[in-house]
Amino acid sequence: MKRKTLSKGKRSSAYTKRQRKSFNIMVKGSLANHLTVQLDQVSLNLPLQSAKPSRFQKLIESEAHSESVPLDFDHEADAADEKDFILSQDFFCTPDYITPEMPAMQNNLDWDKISQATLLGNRDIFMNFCDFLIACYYLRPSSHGLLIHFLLIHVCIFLSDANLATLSTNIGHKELELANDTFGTYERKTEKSVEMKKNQSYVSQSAVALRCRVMPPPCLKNPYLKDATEFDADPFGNQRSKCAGFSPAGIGGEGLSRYRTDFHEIEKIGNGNFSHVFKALKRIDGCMYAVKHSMRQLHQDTERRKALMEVQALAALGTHENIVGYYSSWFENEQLYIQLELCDHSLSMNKPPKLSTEGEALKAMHQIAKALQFIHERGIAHLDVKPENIYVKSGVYKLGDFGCATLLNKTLPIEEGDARYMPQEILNDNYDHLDKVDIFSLGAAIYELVRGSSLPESGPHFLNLREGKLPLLPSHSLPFQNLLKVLNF
Ligand SMILES: Nc1ncnc2c1ncn2[C@@H]1O[C@H](COP(=O)(O)OP(=O)(O)OP(=O)(O)O)[C@@H](O)[C@H]1O
Ligand SMILES: [Mg+2]
Repeated sequence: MKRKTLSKGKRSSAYTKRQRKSFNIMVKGSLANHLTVQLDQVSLNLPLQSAKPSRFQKLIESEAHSESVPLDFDHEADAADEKDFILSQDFFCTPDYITPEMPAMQNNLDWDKISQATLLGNRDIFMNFCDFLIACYYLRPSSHGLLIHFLLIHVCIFLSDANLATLSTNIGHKELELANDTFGTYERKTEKSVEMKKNQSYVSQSAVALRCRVMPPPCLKNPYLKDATEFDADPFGNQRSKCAGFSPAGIGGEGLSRYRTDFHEIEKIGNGNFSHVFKALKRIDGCMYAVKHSMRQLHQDTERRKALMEVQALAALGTHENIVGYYSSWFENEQLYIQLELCDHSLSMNKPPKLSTEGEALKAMHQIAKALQFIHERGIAHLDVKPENIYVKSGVYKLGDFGCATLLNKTLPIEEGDARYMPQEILNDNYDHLDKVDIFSLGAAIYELVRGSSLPESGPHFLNLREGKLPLLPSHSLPFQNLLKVLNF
């Protein structure tokens, strides 16, 4: 069903007679009576394409005659309406048996101004009207509740995206937030290009975003924190999983995108097995970041939780000069986005520069060893130390890609990294000394980088390395070679 957008001054479309009648039948009680009187004057911006009563209208009418009139839904129309309405519970993510604390009612509404505002599109007064509706919603006697829901859904249609951002903030926390319009013309262009598609849905992506803002996602326990608080005993889990889980499907994609809103993408800087990584300018602070997002959509809760382990490990660790900085993460379009410190490059074997001098190799080894000491002290093992995961920024070496990070005490699942850098014991499923695994991997990575040729994935050379039998490196000092041998125990 298409949504008509009327320009300012042309919002005078009124209800059909049938719609007015349903409202009059519907409204009961003093608050509602007051509203009825006003609704006779107020013309909301209802879509008028279909004279046929919608499922929602039928529902309202049936509510008015609830004792006697059975619901007689037209199944064809129902199917068409299915996507048109988000009914109360789903929309507000609030189970009926929970009565939220009633917000302070705003008594200073001037109804004449409201009707004028609705007709003429006066945003401020209209927003006050919305506040009033929200307050009514919280009162929630059932018939009023339905009325208010109905009105709120139309409020969503009435408002532009920018208004919705403000409205949703009003509903949730009554706090100020930058509206979408502050974000430059670039977004406007992209949003315009998807406007047509968005309009095909009666409940827009914005409405879904609004819905998810009303009830925030659950707080997850961070397993990498020693004294993690048990936040995830979530009494609203069932409701939230439907509408405001930590992966709200439908947000993002071609609709609202936190990535597009907050960042201006510069270029792609890398591909992993699971992720694309982009260099992106953060609009609000003007700094460059690496934004990594999963290649495919993570539909299952289990795969989302697994992907989240990387950010949970990074967040639990905090900052260290030799660990790639972590800033933020979020789900969008069922993909996990991670905002990271932007590094100059990684020590990938496939591209220069490698570690050209012994001094540089010692520096890299020392700095990554400091990173490993830091994470091991916090009970975490990296399990994927290799050249590709050692980054360089302004001459400083940093350990990155915590996708395999686990706990030293083996209380989390263990997924070993690249076999070329794994010691024999882990290949034999012996996970008793995961910290030593990281040290072995560091030695193997540095050895590979100074030698300048890739490590074998199997064969005699592979086995020799695991027994500490390193072929001589003629251009390097004996102490340095002995150090590498020690790392490869
Ligand atoms: N913080 C960063 N700064 C600069 N480039 C980065 C950064 N993070 C990742 N990259 C680039 O993106 C590539 C892929 O990143 P990453 O290894 O984290 O992806 P992945 O899919 O999680 O990992 P993998 O395939 O190694 O399991 C890296 O090899 C690197 O070139
Ligand atoms: Mg990697």
